[in-house]
Amino acid sequence: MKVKHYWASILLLLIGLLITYALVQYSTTRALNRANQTVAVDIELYGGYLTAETQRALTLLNTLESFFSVSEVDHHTFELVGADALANYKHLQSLFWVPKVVASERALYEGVAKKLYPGYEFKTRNDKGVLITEQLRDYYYPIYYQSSRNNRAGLGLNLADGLLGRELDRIRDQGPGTFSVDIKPIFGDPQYDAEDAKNYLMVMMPVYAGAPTTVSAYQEAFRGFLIGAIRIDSLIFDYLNYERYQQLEITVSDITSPERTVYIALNEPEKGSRLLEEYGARIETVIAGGRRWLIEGVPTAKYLGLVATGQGKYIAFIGMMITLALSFYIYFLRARAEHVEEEVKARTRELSFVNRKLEHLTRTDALTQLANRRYFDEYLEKEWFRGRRDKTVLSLIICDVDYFKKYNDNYGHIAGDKCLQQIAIALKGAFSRSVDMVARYGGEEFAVILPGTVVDEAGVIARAAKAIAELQIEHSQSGVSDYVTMSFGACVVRPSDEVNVVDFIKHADEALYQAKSDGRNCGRVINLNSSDNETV
Ligand SMILES: Nc1nc2c(ncn2[C@@H]2O[C@H](COP(=O)(O)OP(=O)(O)OP(=O)(O)O)[C@@H](O)[C@H]2O)c(=O)[nH]1
Repeated sequence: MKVKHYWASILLLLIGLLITYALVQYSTTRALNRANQTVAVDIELYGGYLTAETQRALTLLNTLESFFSVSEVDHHTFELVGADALANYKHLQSLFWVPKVVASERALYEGVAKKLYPGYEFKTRNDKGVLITEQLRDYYYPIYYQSSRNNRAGLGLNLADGLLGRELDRIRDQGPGTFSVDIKPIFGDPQYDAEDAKNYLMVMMPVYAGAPTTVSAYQEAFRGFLIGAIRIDSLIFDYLNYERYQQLEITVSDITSPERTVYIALNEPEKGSRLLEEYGARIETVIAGGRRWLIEGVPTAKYLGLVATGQGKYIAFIGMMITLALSFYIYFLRARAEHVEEEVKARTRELSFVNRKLEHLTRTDALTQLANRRYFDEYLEKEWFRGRRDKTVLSLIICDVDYFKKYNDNYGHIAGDKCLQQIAIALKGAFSRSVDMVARYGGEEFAVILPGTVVDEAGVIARAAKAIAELQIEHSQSGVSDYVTMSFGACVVRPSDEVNVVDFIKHADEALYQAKSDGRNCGRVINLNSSDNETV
């Protein structure tokens, strides 16, 4: 794996992770907002439930009130009706019958009740809250009958005293259909029954005989109060039995009276749950009977888990998968491109090598490995123009093996080839400057281009002849030596507009012809710039 394959994939991976993170954040924020709304909706629904449930209690008491307005309220009937009401409405803790008893009737009422409840008498509460015998009063509102789930301690208690007595008088004087709802402990003895000490929703309803229409008629027809004690805890907690509500801290308070908030109930989630105040919601609801309740809900982290859709997790998972898949895909694409690139480079190298080889072949004479005639022509032209531009001298030597026909005839053509190869090596050695070019001019003829050199017989040509002589290639048929020799014809020129390259070659040829004519194994030079006699 090459590092350069990585960068695009890593970049994509980072961008992908960044986008996934942003989407998860967005989705989480949305989910939390939704959770906040869900808390609000749950609290709203809860308020609706409390209103409906208290309305049921009110309806029940209304029905009883209608019943007792047409029937005598005796002990037996009350017991039957009360038992039925308790069975039908589970939040009803007690049902009381409270008649109005004037002072003169007290003994009569107490006497009748004593037969049912031994020790019955009208009572009141002393400073310490203990029930004691009631003193003489103008009238009493005693608890006369009571149907209850388990507490009976309030029997005989006179409710006509104090604020409660005034409230009862008030609703009595308002006629049928009125009622009062308050939050109080049951009228029993708290020391007798702990249940009595709790707050109850007290619904107090006056009962009249018939349907009176004036205040005096109300007082005339008044039979007593029907009082229902509704269990607030059962009302409140019954509904909260769902998993989700158990993860809400719900506080219910009665705020009907601006100066007195009554904390009714607190639903606490299991211990150790973290409460998230920021997602809390609160509503005010008006329950039956006109009481205003404030309901506040604060969810736990678990609650948010229950209402969350888990969308964030899916987004994170899918985002990671897409990012990884794309990163790998890009990585493989890049790795493949890299591979193809390498392949192309290798092929290009191969091709340029072959091209160089081809070029070498097209410029090289196969037998001697010297430059061939074609390349010689190209190079000479180039050097000609360079010489003309730079005003430098240029020399050309054309040399030819002496009596080579005879050599061939005597030693054979293969030996002739070998001889030419040895001569090529010797000439290359004699003219080894990088700018010098030794070429095979044709057949047994060679040519040497010498830029910047003034060729002379005694110097340059003698050096070349010496190199050939040193080869000591036997040539018994030569007319000038026992060994192979060469004749040299050279031309020296300073290229200019007055002379051309063709004439330059022609002059070198003429010089060679001259050398041949002069007996071979020698060299002749035609210097077209006779003033030049040294290397330039
Ligand atoms: N072995 C061999 N011989 C070649 C080659 N090219 C040319 N020759 C021979 O070179 C000989 C040239 O002979 P001529 O042109 O008559 O000249 P010469 O015999 O060298 O006589 P002078 O040049 O007058 O000294 C011919 O016999 C060609 O066949 C080659 O590549 N190999």
